[in-house]
Amino acid sequence: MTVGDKGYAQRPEPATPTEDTVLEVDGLQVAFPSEDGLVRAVRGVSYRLERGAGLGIVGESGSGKSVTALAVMGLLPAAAKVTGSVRYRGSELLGLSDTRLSDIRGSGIAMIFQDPMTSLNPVHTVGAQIIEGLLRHNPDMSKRAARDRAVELLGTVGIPHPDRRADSYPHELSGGMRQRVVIAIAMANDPAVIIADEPTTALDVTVQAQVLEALETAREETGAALVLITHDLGVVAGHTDRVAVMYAGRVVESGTVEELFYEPRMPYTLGLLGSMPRMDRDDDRLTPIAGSPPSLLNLPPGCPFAPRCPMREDRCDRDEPSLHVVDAGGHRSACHFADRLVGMEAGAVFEATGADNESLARLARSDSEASSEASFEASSETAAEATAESESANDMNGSTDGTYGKGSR
Ligand SMILES: Nc1ncnc2c1ncn2[C@@H]1O[C@H](COP(=O)(O)OP(=O)(O)OP(=O)(O)O)[C@@H](O)[C@H]1O
Repeated sequence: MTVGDKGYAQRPEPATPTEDTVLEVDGLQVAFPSEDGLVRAVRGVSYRLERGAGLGIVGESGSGKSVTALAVMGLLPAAAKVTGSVRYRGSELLGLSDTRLSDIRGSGIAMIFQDPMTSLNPVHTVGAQIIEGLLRHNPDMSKRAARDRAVELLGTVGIPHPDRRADSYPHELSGGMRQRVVIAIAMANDPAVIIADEPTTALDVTVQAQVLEALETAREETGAALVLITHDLGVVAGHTDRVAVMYAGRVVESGTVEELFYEPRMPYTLGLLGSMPRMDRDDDRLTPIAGSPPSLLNLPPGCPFAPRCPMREDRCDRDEPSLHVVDAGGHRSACHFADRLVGMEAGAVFEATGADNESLARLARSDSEASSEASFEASSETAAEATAESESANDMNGSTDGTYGKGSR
């Protein structure tokens, strides 16, 4: 799959809500009290989704992706302190009763977790579980029609022999098939928004492709907006229109898929790009970002990425940059020096995240002497071999390899 396939990479976020806006998250903050103080897991996340739009939320482990999703769904533990605003079709969700929220979860907003068994009932057949969803939303539907539709939905998400599979229990299916059943159940509920939290992380690459295809089908057939949460930028390349990159509880860059891949304006995004497999380089070296994200307890002032950033200057240790618009299309970056990345060719950017860091180091020195050495260290590691379950031989075939290439633009 490549960036720009199916024309997805072209849809910027509208400046103001429209009649198609289904979800608005505004200044969302989540903190968890702990013995050592407040863990500030989400620090002011905002995004807006229109019907049918696809937003990828990307970041390393612990950056606040899941907590943001759980806050939207009203699924956080009672001790969590949640502020800001989450509006579904214009109505505020924060503070709603559990009953009302549960209604919205059942219909308006569907959530797909990494482990499909979180959502499936082990003692009912998968067909029965889809039928239940259908009848809940279509009380006048006959049982026969519901069964036919359930089988059709299983076929739509790529389950082979759907008529037979409808009578299977979840434990009789592979992990990839179970995840596709969860997607079929989400489709039966006809949601306006599907939030998928690392839906393919536990699956091998071929099976990942099948599940992503099924999600795409669900998005196309229901017109739902999709929030795809992943630590893997490659996954969002072919499956969303926009991307929000999260770091230390905040969005640090957002824009269309093309903007993020070809005109990144935040060194952290460059680091993520450098640490994924690419089709535009001859070797298969990956360049992991040196260091690790900061603790969310007592975050020091300044940019939380500064200790790992090759462009760090004194100012970065003092002021945390706001997420500001860096070009007319709504592309945003939370880097004081976002402008220094303007006009860099993708190749140069990628080089910058490569072995010697010369390009980024030069950028950092363009106004003054660099205050620290570049920290994207080289590595000769190759992409980890995907391991996991093996899908049944007659299962649907996928083709996404999770890489992207400049030539697709
Ligand atoms: N119930 C909780 N109580 C206290 N801290 C929590 C709780 N849930 C999450 N956190 C903390 O919030 C921060 C953000 O976690 P979150 O799960 O959103 O990260 P993530 O980006 O989704 O990472 P991953 O990909 O590993 O799931 C982490 O520091 C995590 O330890």
